Order: sequence, then C-alpha cells, then structure tokens
Amino acid sequence: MYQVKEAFYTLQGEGAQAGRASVFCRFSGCNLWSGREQDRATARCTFCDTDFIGTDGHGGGRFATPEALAQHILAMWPNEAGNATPYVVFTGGEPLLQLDAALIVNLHSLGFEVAVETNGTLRPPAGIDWLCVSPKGNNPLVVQRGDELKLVYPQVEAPPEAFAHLDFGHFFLQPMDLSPVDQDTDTVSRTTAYCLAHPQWRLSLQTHKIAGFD
Ligand SMILES: C[S@@+](CC[C@H](N)C(=O)[O-])C[C@H]1O[C@@H](n2cnc3c(N)ncnc32)[C@H](O)[C@@H]1O
Ligand SMILES: Nc1nc2[nH]cc(C(=O)O)c2c(=O)[nH]1
Ligand code: SF4
Ligand SMILES: [Mg+2]
Repeated sequence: MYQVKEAFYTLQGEGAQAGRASVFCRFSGCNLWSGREQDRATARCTFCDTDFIGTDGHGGGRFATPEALAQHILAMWPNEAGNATPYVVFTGGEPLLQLDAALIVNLHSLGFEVAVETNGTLRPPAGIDWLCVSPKGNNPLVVQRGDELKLVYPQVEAPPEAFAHLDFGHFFLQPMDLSPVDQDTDTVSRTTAYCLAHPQWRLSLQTHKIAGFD
C-alpha cells in the first residue's frame, strides 16, 4: 500500500531540471521528522518546508498496487504533450521509504522518466532516471552518487566542503527558507557569496515559491 500526501502537475521548481513540466508525487511520512511542529526542534531534520502528514492533500490517497498509483500519475500528464518525455518526481516526506522497483517498472512501461528527491539516508531501488540527493545535518549519507547534489544552505553540521568530492553531475546550494512569507535576503546573499567563491557550486532558487505556481 502506497500512502500519498498529494500529487499534482507543475513545473520542477529546483535544481538542474528547473522549469520542466512534471507530475509531483509526494509520499507521506519521513524518517527524519514526524512532521509535527511540536517535534521539529528535536527532529533529525529541523528546517523542512513541507506538510507530508496523511493522505488528505490534492490528488493524495492510498494506492494498493503499483499499477493503480502509476495510472493515477499518468492521468495527470497532459494529453497534448507534444514530444516531451513524461516526467514524474517522487518526493515527500522521504520517498525512499515507499518507492520500489515495481512502481518504477510500471512508470517506465507507460513512458515516464522517474526522478527522486531524497535526503540520502536510505538505499534507492533500481531504475531511477534522475536522482537528487539533499543531505541533512549529520545524518549518515548512504547515497554518495547521483545526478545532482542539492544542499540546503547554510547547515552548520553539513558544510558544502563535506560533499564537494562526491560523485554527482551537478552541485547546487539552495538557500534555506525558514519564513512562511518571504525568503530571507541575507540567506540568499550568503548562498550567492559561497557560489561566487566556490564555482563548483551553482545557486538553486525555489522558483515555484518566487513565481507562485504551487
Ligand atoms: C521537502 S524535501 C522532500 C524530499 C527529501 N525528504 C529531502 O529532504 O530531500 C524536498 C526538497 O526541499 C528541500 N527543502 C526542505 N526544506 C527546505 C527549506 N526550508 N528551504 C529550502 N529547501 C528546503 C529539501 O532539501 C529537498 O531538496
Ligand atoms: N514546483 C515544485 N518543485 C519542487 N522541487 C522539489 C520540490 C519538493 O518539495 O520536493 C518541489 C515542490 O514542492 N514544488
Ligand atoms: S528529510 Fe526532507 S521531508 Fe524529511 S523533514 Fe527533512 S526536508 Fe522534510
Ligand atoms: Mg517543496
């Protein structure tokens, strides 16, 4: 049984695939935080910007089989998509608690490329086409290779220098957004300054928050 908080069609807002039309499938639950505000301060990840509790969001629900969830995702991809390759991004919560090879096989058979946003603490199943790893504090990083490493910045216990040698195709710093209203401009400035001084790293802004498309 897959538990999905929400699923929706939007543009990937972050990282190297920013701007790409995508079905987002947000699984419920995370191994680094309960999702309850009263537990945030003592959680293993304390800066999360996402509600991932339950299955009550838009397009959310419980899916008994990989076929059922794959069909739910396919139904969100537009019919008139031209030559664009169908693209699904699994996120959460922590998607690697639920994503399995059977679901990936089903999506491939429907023509999808499968992307994942993970905190890197769990082993990924086979078949993922685009793997984005986003380390969290001092939690052990099990996934040390992938397509992009997207580090939320700054994190005292996870400085960029600790990851710069790993086997990733792209290295991004994404300013930590702690405000319910506006991104803190000082955090963005510090992130920009780091990228200027260390050009291995590129700036990732959360463009969906800026443009307001989800
Ligand atoms: C909500 S997480 C879900 C996927 C997975 N659990 C993870 O942490 O990568 C999706 C993306 O948002 C990033 N993120 C979470 N909270 C953020 C914040 N307050 N500011 C900026 N990025 C944030 C994460 O680092 C990750 O790249
Ligand atoms: N548009 C959009 N792009 C995103 N990229 C990563 C997101 C996530 O929450 O994993 C996200 C999200 O929530 N919305
Ligand atoms: S690991 Fe990801 S989903 Fe879990 S609390 Fe941190 S940012 Fe949120
Ligand atoms: Mg998000």
